Amino acid sequence: MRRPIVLVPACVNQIGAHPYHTAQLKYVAAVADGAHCAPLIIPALGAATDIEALLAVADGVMLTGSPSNVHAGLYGEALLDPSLPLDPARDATMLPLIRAAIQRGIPLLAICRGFQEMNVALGGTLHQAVHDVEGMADHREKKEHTLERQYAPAHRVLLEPGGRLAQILGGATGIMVNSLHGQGINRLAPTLAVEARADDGLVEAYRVEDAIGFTLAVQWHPEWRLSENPDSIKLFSAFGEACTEYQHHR
Ligand SMILES: N[C@@H](CCC(=O)NCCCC(=O)O)C(=O)O
Repeated sequence: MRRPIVLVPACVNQIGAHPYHTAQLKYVAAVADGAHCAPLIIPALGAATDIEALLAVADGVMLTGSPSNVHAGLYGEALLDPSLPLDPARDATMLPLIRAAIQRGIPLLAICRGFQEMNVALGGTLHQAVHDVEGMADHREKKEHTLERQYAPAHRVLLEPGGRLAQILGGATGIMVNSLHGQGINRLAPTLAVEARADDGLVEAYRVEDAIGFTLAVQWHPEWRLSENPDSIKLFSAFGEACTEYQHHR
């Protein structure tokens, strides 16, 4: 039996004189080693994407983090800081693909930017600068720190009792997570249910309520040093099992 195929979005990044489609190694490796699936990187072709062709081979979708932000125009706001990176090609590719994947019941795991873009795809909005919102903590990493420190556990999240995530994590009530984001959920999309919150109230994890398939989105980075974190291993294993299940019953 072949491994389940998991789509992983590419970002558009300028390298030297040319734009490239890129996917960060740690996400691709987490699909292979944590979920035991076959990662398939999909280009950010925007409106030229053949969503049906991609979903016809997909047993899962994993939405990655990225330094780029979802364009605020997609949730009806003006850009507060136009100097921050954007990726309109990824937005145009992934927002429709997310909606189509959920409709088909294809298992979906979303991380950081992916968590934010899924909320926008389903009608939610974002805080463009969480740290500037009254009462909210600063969820950004310190750029001057080593990567090791940037991705180290930074704050606690409290899990929704009886939720999908709490269940995957063996009934845990709270876990420590890393934190590397300037944006965050403002208004949660109507079809989403909160799975975890930070102490300042920011939504840190959600699922699609009444989804046919597995859906889980987290604001933190479980793909970082996956094999050293028992919570991340459980999360990726649960996603991989859902992809295997989908593959068997597709
Ligand atoms: N740009 C958004 C999303 C943040 C995000 O995904 N950061 C991860 C970047 C590096 C990585 O992939 O590990 C925001 O700032 O909120």
